[in-house]
Amino acid sequence: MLVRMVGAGKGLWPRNAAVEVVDRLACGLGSSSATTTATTGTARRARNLQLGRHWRGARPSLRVGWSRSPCRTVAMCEFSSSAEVVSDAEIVRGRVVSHRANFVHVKLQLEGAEGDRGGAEAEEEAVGYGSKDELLCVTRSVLKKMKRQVLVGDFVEVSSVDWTLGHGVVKSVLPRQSIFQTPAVANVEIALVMFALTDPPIEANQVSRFLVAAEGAGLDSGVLVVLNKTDLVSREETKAWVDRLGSWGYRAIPVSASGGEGVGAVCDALEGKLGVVVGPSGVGKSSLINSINASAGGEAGGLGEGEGALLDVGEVSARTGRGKHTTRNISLIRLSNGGFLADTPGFNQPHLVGVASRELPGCFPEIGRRLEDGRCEFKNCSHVHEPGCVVRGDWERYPMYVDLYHQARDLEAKALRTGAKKETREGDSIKKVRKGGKVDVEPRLNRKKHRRTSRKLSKQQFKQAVMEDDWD
Ligand SMILES: Nc1nc2c(ncn2[C@@H]2O[C@H](COP(=O)(O)OP(=O)(O)OP(=O)(O)O)[C@@H](O)[C@H]2O)c(=O)[nH]1
Ligand SMILES: [Zn+2]
Repeated sequence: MLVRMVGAGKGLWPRNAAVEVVDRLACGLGSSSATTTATTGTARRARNLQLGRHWRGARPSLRVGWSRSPCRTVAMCEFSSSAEVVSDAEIVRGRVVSHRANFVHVKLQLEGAEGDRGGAEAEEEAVGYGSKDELLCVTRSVLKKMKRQVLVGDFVEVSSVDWTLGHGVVKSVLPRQSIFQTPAVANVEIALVMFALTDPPIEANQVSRFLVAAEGAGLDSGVLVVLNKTDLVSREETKAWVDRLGSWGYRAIPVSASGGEGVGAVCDALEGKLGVVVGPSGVGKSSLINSINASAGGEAGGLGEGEGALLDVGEVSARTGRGKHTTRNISLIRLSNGGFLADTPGFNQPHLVGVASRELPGCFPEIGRRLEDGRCEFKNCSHVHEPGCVVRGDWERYPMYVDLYHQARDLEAKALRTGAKKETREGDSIKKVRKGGKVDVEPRLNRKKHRRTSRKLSKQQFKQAVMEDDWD
C-alpha cells in the first residue's frame, strides 16, 4: 500500500502519524477520501516520518472503522519492516495571491510556461495538477517561529499537496526582490504613483516627495506616474504636467479613473509585473483599482465572484471610531496580460525616514542622467557642496534634492545620538549541515523565551500560589 504522510503526532519520536492512502482501492477503502492513522514501528523509522513523503509497504491492520468524525473513513495501518520511502515531498512553486486569516491562496507557476517549453506542454502540466492552478494553503509553523512572514506577492514552495481538495502547506518562502511596507506586499516591481490634476490640487513638492519615497523602495521597474481626473482640467494643463514629469525623468499616464479613459494604458504598463498604487488621499486610487478590477473580471486573488470586490472605506465604527475596513486582507488582481495589481492602495503620506542620505541621489533620475554623462571629482560626492561636482546645477528639482539631503542627514544624526537598538536574534535562522552534506534551516529561538518550565519549578509555583491564596 502506498501512503503519504499528512500529519505527525507530537513529541520527539512521534508514534502516531496521519497518512493519506494514495492507492485507496488497493486497501479496500473505496474511492472516498480516506485518512488513516498509522502506527509507526520503531523510533528509528519514526525519524523518517516527514510530511509529504510517500511510503510503500505500509499495510492495513485489522482495525478498520469510523473515527470520531463520521465523515472520514479511518483505518489503522502499520509499517512493515520492509516499508520504504518511495518519493520525497512533491514540491510545487507558486505566488501568494491573497491572504485571509491563517490561509493563503497560492497561484501555481507552471514550469515551462515562461521557459523553453511550449504552451501546449505547460497546459498538459496544468492537467497533471488536477486542473487546479491555485491552492489554499496553511503555513508551516516553523516559518512563523523564524518570523518568516508569508506575504502576498511572495514566491513560495508548497508541499503536502492534496490535489483533490486543492490544499497544501507553504514550506518555504523564496528570496524576495523587494518588500513594500504599506500595503505589505512582496516582490513589487512597479509603483503607480497617482495624483489628481485637480481636486485635490497637484503640487510639485508633494509629487517629488512621493516619487522619492517610491524610488526608495528599490523596485525593479521603478515608478510610473498616473495623473487622474483629466475630465476636470484642460488638455493643455494635462500636457504641461506630462511634459514636466517627463523632464524629471518619469513617464506619466493621464487617466480618468471614474470615466475609464487611460485605464487600459495603465494595465498595459503592468504587463507581467506586480504593481501597487500609492498617492495622496482623494486622488482616486480606489477608483482606479476598482476600474482595473472590473476590467479584470472582478477576480481579485482568484476569489469567487464578488469576494474580491472592493470595500468602500467610508463607514466609521461607532465603537473604535476608526474605519471599519482599515485592516482588510490584501489580494492581487490578476490581469489578462500576466500582470498583477495589489487591491489595496499603498501609502498616502510619503515617508522618507527609510531613505538614507547616500541613497538619495539614486532616487532622482536627473542625477542618474548627469552621472552618466560625467563624473564628480570625489567618489563619495554628496552633490551639495563639494567642488568639481557634475550634478550641482540649475535643474528644477535640485533645491528639493538639497532640502531632502539635509533632512535625511538630520535624521541620521538623531538616530546616531539616540543609539540604534540592538536587534534581537529571535527570528533569525541557523543552518545545520546534516550527515551527507544535507543543509537544514532551523529557527534560532530565544532560549529564555522558549525554554520549557521545569516540572520542579511549576510544582514550586503551584505550591506558592496555594500558600498565597487567601482562603478566608
Ligand atoms: N471627476 C473625477 N472624479 C474622480 C475620478 N476618479 C475619482 N474621482 C473621485 O475622487 C474622489 C476620491 O476618490 P477615491 O478613489 O476614494 O480616492 P482615494 O485616492 O482612494 O482616496 P483615499 O481613500 O482617501 O486615499 C471620489 O469622490 C471619486 O468619485 C475621475 O477620474 N474624475
Ligand atoms: Zn557631485
